[in-house]
Amino acid sequence: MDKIELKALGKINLGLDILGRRDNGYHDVRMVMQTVFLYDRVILEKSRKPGIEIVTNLNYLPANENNIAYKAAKLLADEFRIRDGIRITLEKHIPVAAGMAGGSSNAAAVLHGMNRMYGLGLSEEGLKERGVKLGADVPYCIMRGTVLAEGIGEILTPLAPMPKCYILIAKPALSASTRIVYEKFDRLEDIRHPDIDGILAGIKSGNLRQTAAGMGNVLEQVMLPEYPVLQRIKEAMLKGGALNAMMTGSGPTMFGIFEKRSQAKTAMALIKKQNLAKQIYVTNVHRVLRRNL
Ligand SMILES: C[C@](O)(CO)[C@H](O)COP(=O)(O)OP(=O)(O)OC[C@H]1O[C@@H](n2ccc(N)nc2=O)[C@H](O)[C@@H]1O
Ligand SMILES: Nc1ncnc2c1ncn2[C@@H]1O[C@H](COP(=O)(O)OP(=O)(O)OP(=O)(O)O)[C@@H](O)[C@H]1O
Repeated sequence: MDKIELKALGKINLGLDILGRRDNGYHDVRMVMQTVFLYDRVILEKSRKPGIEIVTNLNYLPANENNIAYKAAKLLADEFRIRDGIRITLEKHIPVAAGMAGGSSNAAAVLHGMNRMYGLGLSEEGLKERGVKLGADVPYCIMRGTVLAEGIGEILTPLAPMPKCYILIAKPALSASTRIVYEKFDRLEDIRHPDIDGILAGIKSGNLRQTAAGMGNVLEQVMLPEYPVLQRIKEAMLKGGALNAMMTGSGPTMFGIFEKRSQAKTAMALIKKQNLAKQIYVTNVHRVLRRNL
């Protein structure tokens, strides 16, 4: 096999709670993660040109060793002494620096793809062990679906698939550094913690309304007071009929959960009318049906 094409799916956090801070600056988290059908296309191909080459449609992304897709390929090429030239094409659609794990999902796709293209025989566990060296969200992006993530995000428990629904994704014209958002969180007082167990109960019973009612992200307490546009997007989503609306990850992307596509479209029109978002999409959850849960 000389060429392989993969879909690198983005994620939303249905829940994000922070339990504590480690000495190395990383935080212990408790998160409910969900992949959505908004994805980057990742193409891996063997090339005559030596080394790892990155080609991307976004001129502001690094096309060198700083790209996380490059780092993923290098990690496996070094370990398995792969000497071929490799070209990685990233057709980006997931908003960048947005809390949707765009980079992490690209890295996960490269690990999966190299494993297949070179017959490395790595198990999902083996891929995750390598993935966490690249970023805390990478093991989850390897696993995908509806998952409880603990530790720094790498201790993963698969959950029943989230009930079918429509997701409206809206990213305003600002970007957030994950590291800085976590640092600002450390300086907050009087933190209100979300009800992660409520989300888990909703997912277990296949109840969309209960799942949505439990949604909460502790990092909103950093971002919402700083950027009023986020609260305005949330209000527009709720007005359009969202069961709930929230920021994903470290932001600034907001998402809403809807029972009907028409409601998601109504909310999208409200957000567009007020010019609140730079990127906006209606999508679905990506359901991974796992046996024996
Ligand atoms: C915000 C989330 O996207 C929620 O899913 C993740 O927690 C972030 O995952 P990520 O972007 O893959 O994170 P990394 O690339 O490993 O780390 C970026 C920065 O985020 C902070 N970070 C990340 C994960 C974590 N559990 N605690 C942290 O404090 C650290 O300051 C780190 O330097
Ligand atoms: N393949 C890539 N795709 C997107 N960003 C990349 C990539 N490689 C490196 N980066 C850099 O990483 C930074 C974070 O991008 P990314 O889109 O992964 O953030 P994110 O959605 O906040 O991720 P997370 O939810 O995991 O925190 C960007 O500033 C970007 O320059």
